[in-house]
Amino acid sequence: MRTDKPRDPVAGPDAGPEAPFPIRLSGPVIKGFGRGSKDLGIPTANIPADDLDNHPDLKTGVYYGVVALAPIQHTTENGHGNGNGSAETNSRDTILPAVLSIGYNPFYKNTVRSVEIHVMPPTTQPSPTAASQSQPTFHRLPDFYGTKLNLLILGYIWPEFDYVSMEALIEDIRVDCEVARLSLLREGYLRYLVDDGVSSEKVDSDREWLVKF
Ligand SMILES: Cc1cc2nc3c(=O)[nH]c(=O)nc-3n(C[C@H](O)[C@H](O)[C@H](O)COP(=O)(O)O)c2cc1C
Ligand SMILES: Nc1ncnc2c1ncn2[C@@H]1O[C@H](COP(=O)(O)OP(=O)(O)O)[C@@H](O)[C@H]1O
Ligand SMILES: [Mg+2]
Repeated sequence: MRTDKPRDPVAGPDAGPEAPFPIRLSGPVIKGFGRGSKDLGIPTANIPADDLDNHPDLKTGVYYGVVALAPIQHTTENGHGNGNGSAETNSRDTILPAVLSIGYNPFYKNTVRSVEIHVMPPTTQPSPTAASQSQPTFHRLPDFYGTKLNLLILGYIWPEFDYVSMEALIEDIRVDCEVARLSLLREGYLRYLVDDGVSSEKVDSDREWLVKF
């Protein structure tokens, strides 16, 4: 059960991700238990937990990182629409900040492990989950079930807990979003979101992997 421990504003070393991070996970967005949006007002894109087999030491808990979604393909019918019938793509390949949980959702006592990612707005926009907002809300995009999602986990925040109420769970996830955002705003992490032109080959190759579908 969660105690009233004060929260650290950031998680992980200031200089940037340390081993075992960054960790690459990817998969199509699948259906979860249908609770994220409906019960909590916090949509989470669930992906299969299969890739976790490559990381047997990764503990359950709350993490932050960056994600990219495969571009939407609009194939026009009968060659009409865009003049040549080929697939059009949008520009959804931007890298976005994310906060995620890996585990069994102790509040709901799941028996299978899930990987659930809440995609946050770009760090250049005001945070909808900031405590200063009179009515904090969680970021919502049009549904993207079935879309391939690439995730780079950059740091660990803390464990998953059971909670005395749903309100307490929601409030901690709100703070998780703020911890993730502030953690990612540090130079050693921001370079995964924005090309700073001076990063290492390793950071460049992780960014390239993120937007390759
Ligand atoms: C950042 C974050 C932190 C979470 N922390 C917890 C937690 O501590 N305990 C818990 O039971 N569930 C936690 N969850 C999971 C929520 O309970 C979960 O998103 C919800 O059950 C929705 O599941 P669904 O996608 O299967 O509908 C967390 C989710 C996120 C995105
Ligand atoms: N900000 C967001 N982060 C993650 N998923 C989002 C977001 N906005 C919309 N979605 C969509 O909401 C879907 C539903 O999430 P959720 O309510 O957790 O249902 P499920 O239990 O099926 O995962 C996600 O799969 C995704 O298509
Ligand atoms: Mg979900």
